[in-house]
Amino acid sequence: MYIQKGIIQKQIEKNFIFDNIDTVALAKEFGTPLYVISENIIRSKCSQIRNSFLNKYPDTKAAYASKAFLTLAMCKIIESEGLGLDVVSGGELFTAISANFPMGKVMFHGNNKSYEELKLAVTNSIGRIIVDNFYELEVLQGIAKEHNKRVKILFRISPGVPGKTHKFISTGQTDSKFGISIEENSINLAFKKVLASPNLKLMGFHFHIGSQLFDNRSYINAIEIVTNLMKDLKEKWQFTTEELNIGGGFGIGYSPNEKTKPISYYVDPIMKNIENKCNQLGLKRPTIIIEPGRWIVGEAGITLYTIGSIKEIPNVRTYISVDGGLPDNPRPALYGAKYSAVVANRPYAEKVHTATIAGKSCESGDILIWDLKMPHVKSGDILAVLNTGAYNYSMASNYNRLPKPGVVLISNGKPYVIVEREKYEDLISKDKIPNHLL
Ligand SMILES: Cc1ncc(COP(=O)(O)O)c(C=O)c1O
Ligand SMILES: N[C@@H](CCCC[NH3+])C(=O)O
Repeated sequence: MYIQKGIIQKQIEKNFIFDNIDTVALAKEFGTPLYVISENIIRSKCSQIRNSFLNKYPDTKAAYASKAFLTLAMCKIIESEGLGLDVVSGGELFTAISANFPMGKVMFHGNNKSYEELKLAVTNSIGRIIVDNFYELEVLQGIAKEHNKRVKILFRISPGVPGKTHKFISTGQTDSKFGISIEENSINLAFKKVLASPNLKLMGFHFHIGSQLFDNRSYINAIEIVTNLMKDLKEKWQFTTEELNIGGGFGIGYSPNEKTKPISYYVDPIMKNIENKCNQLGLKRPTIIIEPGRWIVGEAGITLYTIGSIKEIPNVRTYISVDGGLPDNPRPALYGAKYSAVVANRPYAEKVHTATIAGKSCESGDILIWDLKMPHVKSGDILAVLNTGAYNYSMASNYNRLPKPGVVLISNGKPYVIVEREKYEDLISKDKIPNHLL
């Protein structure tokens, strides 16, 4: 989401308007830092998934990868849009259960699910468990037996296809902690084990190549490999793959020169290749599942900050510090992620210099944006960092004992608090002082 001069010029002459709301008024009413999420943008993304994927191709499913951004309200939006939910922890699962999300539409991922997490999933009759490894297979069989259930599972496999993305968010390569290796011995062992697990029903496979992918080639390479595997397994074990989950990872534009691609850019060639390969190999085309996170929610969010100190080092750099930073958005520090921003109380002021937006935590690496073209700003101005909807709130920490910002959902032009801002009291609410220190 980028502001363009000319569009709704009248409204935006003064302040930056996000989803029909004056962001400066939001900052005043709810304080900063503040996550702002547009229900409208999330719903429009879900509708694009319906139109360009679910309604276009029969026998397909889509689940939202909730690790990108999850709250009770988000569960309700996703449920009403008809999508499923992908969770990766007991905490995400508990959120879905608490929101009464239809459990049959929940898929559980993770490379080291605990006994308790798996039990929570089994006793709540979760739709699918994506089994990542042999240890999990054994634990899950035990739990399913204990509860007298037959649990539907997919095997997560690592297809040996690296994602063209930051090293930390590439997952499809052979050297990965995720998934069962695709080499023959591992797959054979997995089949032997699952066939000896009467309480588990293998439905098919899952792979996830990586996140923030702009190239559809890696999906196609993985499909080539996985359909060949499906053929081998059909011959060797008479196994029919009913479901193939090709993960998420569809990229979004974070800066004006990086455009978000439509969902069709990914799913059209993916579907074409799967259909062709299945025809070629004499296989039934399985149900195809996608699970995007960032693509649904990334552009739906902005973060509002108040500018505080401004430090000019002549001939070196100007640091403009804001009242949040690494604890509410660790992505620039973790992945070198690049964001863009706008001065919300003067969005069209002429950009006259270059400055660096620094966070307030006690780390030199806490820089939200390096070398941003800026108008002159003063302390008290409001800065809106754009496209922060994915992996910001969900990755936030209390580093330096900074309370986490609240989340405001914009719905039909009105703001609703969906997560309250933390207070100092929240920070010490779990602390205990042993008697000898009192
Ligand atoms: C298994 C799995 N599915 C889906 C996703 C969602 O990724 P993204 O938000 O890039 O769509 C991830 C995260 O990378 C993942 O690990
Ligand atoms: N947390 C990552 C993406 C998710 C990776 C999960 N496999 C990011 O902020 O880009």
